[in-house]
Amino acid sequence: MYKINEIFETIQGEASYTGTPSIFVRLQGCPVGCAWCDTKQTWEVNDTYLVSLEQTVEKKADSDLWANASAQQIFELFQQRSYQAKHVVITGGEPCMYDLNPLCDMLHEHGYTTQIETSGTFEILAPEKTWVTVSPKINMRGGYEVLTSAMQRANEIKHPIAMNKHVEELEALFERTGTRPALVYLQPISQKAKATKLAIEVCKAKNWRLSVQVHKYLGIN
Ligand SMILES: C[S@@+](CC[C@H](N)C(=O)[O-])C[C@H]1O[C@@H](n2cnc3c(N)ncnc32)[C@H](O)[C@@H]1O
Ligand SMILES: Nc1nc2[nH]cc(C(=O)O)c2c(=O)[nH]1
Ligand code: SF4
Ligand SMILES: [Mg+2]
Repeated sequence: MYKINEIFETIQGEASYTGTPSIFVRLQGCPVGCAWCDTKQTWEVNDTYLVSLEQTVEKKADSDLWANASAQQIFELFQQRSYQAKHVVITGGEPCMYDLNPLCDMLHEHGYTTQIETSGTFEILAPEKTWVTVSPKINMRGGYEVLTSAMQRANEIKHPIAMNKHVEELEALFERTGTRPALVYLQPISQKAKATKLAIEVCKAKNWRLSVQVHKYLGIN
């Protein structure tokens, strides 16, 4: 069973798949605690907020209501909702708290491509063909070995930044883990003008890429 915070269809707004029609499956629970996290409603798994699956999909506003669902029930929901997108983004919360193999395998069998958004603080349990976006949470829980294997597995790195310190931390992480990912995205934290300016400058200097959370500029989910 997966704990579902919400399921909705939209346009992927971040990194390589930006612009791709996507079904988002947002899982409940994250112990990492990033101060600037934009999905704090997913942090706690509180039994008093357990509801039916129908009540968690297509929420009008962020909430910490969640529901249990199997891989099969998630797929059936896609059909009930007549979703057209063929790309599924599994995010959270921290999706790698769950074994994502059953969900991704089932989606692949039905012709979907899959992507996971993870902090690299838990072992990644997903098929080889799943696109893995690692947004490494430096100095957070999980430990060095887990983070190193996440960095090695990553198809792209997406790093939220607001200060030069965040860029230095990312460079230090590449050194420490012996990884040099080909696709590195800097994502300005909360669309702040200063953070965006910094990200643009650093991307130019290092030949990295900019990811600007397009959905937030558009006012969509
Ligand atoms: C909400 S997280 C969920 C997945 C996973 N826990 C993770 O951190 O990758 C999805 C993405 O949003 C990024 N993010 C969260 N809050 C943000 C903010 N205020 N500004 C920019 N990016 C943010 C995260 O770093 C991550 O890349
Ligand atoms: N449109 C859209 N794109 C996204 N890319 C990553 C998201 C996330 O919250 O993980 C996200 C999201 O919440 N909405
Ligand atoms: S790891 Fe992801 S979901 Fe968890 S607090 Fe950090 S940004 Fe938010
Ligand atoms: Mg988001």
